[in-house]
Amino acid sequence: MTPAARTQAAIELLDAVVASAAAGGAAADTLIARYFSTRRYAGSKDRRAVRELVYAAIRQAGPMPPSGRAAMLALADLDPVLAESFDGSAHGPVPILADEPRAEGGVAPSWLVEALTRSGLTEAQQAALISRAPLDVRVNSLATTREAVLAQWPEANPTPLAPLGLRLPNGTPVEQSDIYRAGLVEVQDEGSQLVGAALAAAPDEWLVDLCAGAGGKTLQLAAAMDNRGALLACDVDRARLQRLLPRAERAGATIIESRLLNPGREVEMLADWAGKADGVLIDAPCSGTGTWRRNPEARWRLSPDRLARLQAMQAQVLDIGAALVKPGGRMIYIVCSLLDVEGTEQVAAFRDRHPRWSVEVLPGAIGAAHGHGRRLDPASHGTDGFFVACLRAPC
Ligand SMILES: C[S@@+](CC[C@H](N)C(=O)[O-])C[C@H]1O[C@@H](n2cnc3c(N)ncnc32)[C@H](O)[C@@H]1O
Repeated sequence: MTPAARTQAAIELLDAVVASAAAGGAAADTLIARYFSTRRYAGSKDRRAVRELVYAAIRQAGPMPPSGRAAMLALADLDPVLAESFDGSAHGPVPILADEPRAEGGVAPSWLVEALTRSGLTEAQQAALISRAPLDVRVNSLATTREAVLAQWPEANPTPLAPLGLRLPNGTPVEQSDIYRAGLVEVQDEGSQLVGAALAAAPDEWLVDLCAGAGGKTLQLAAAMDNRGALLACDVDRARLQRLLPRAERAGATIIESRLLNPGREVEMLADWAGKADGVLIDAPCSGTGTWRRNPEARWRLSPDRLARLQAMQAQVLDIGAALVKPGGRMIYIVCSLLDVEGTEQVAAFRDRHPRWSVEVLPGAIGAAHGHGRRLDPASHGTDGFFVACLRAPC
């Protein structure tokens, strides 16, 4: 593909990304994969170059751009070589016209920037939310040690904060490696490893991962429990929960029971666990402001209404989880968001509803103290952004 054809492909893809974000459709990664599945003429260098252009344009546009072309024009304003590729050639975009609309820059739509600022994030911390994320894996301690994997994987380096983390060069095809196939590692951001460890899961405990999804943190808990005890993984999303089982098999995690919950009937479907769990992990559904590095177009998908719906779901899962915890047991509340309305304010509201519960101080290894918990952010810790808090049930 010529440089002009790559630019045109990026414009078409950006149009699809914008339409999909507006309609709540597929993510940019999926759209890019679909686009190239029908364009065999594009080689791996072309795909990589187009992908880079698409993501650079998404990062550059704070609010949702009016079109793919407007997004690419904003990028071309910063890059004269890219601007030259608007050359009107057969497969390229038409030349740039005077006064064509450009995508607006910035970190996010203004209402979100205001919410991030109210949540105590500096401009530098906000800007880092749309930087590029590293590629981290967690070593599966059921199968091996970090040292052993390091010896097999010369490109890997230990992550600075998480004791079982390894950082790999971006683009490393982890899932095609023998190390991954043998269940020695799982892809998991260093921050996710740190907040998952906040439950301090130990062998022979009874633990619940209430919002398990595809089980990223469930597998971490099973490893920390050394496959001893009981671990219940729940979710309301069948497709996500189904992905847990093959992952558990590959990792050799044998203590996991998965349970699909019907929304609205969670309490009755969990009646056999009521008041029995030593600990409950609530990795709540959230806006994902802390993971924009990986899904930068997610900031165009969020609206004040959607944020309000997520907050209601967070309060609901906290109350469902609380009913499972035994007297004196613990509950860890996690969101991959840096908005206080989803983090510390959610914990404060829980305390108002459950005044006999207390907030416990988490160990200093997890980010910085923030409100009722601790917070990790890309600028300060090099991880995805998370808020985590520990709640203790009355005895
Ligand atoms: C942040 S994701 C979980 C990610 C997962 N823990 C991991 O580490 O990969 C939040 C999950 O909460 C689930 N969820 C939403 N409402 C729920 C409910 N009422 N009960 C249980 N799970 C729920 C969503 O389906 C979603 O999979």
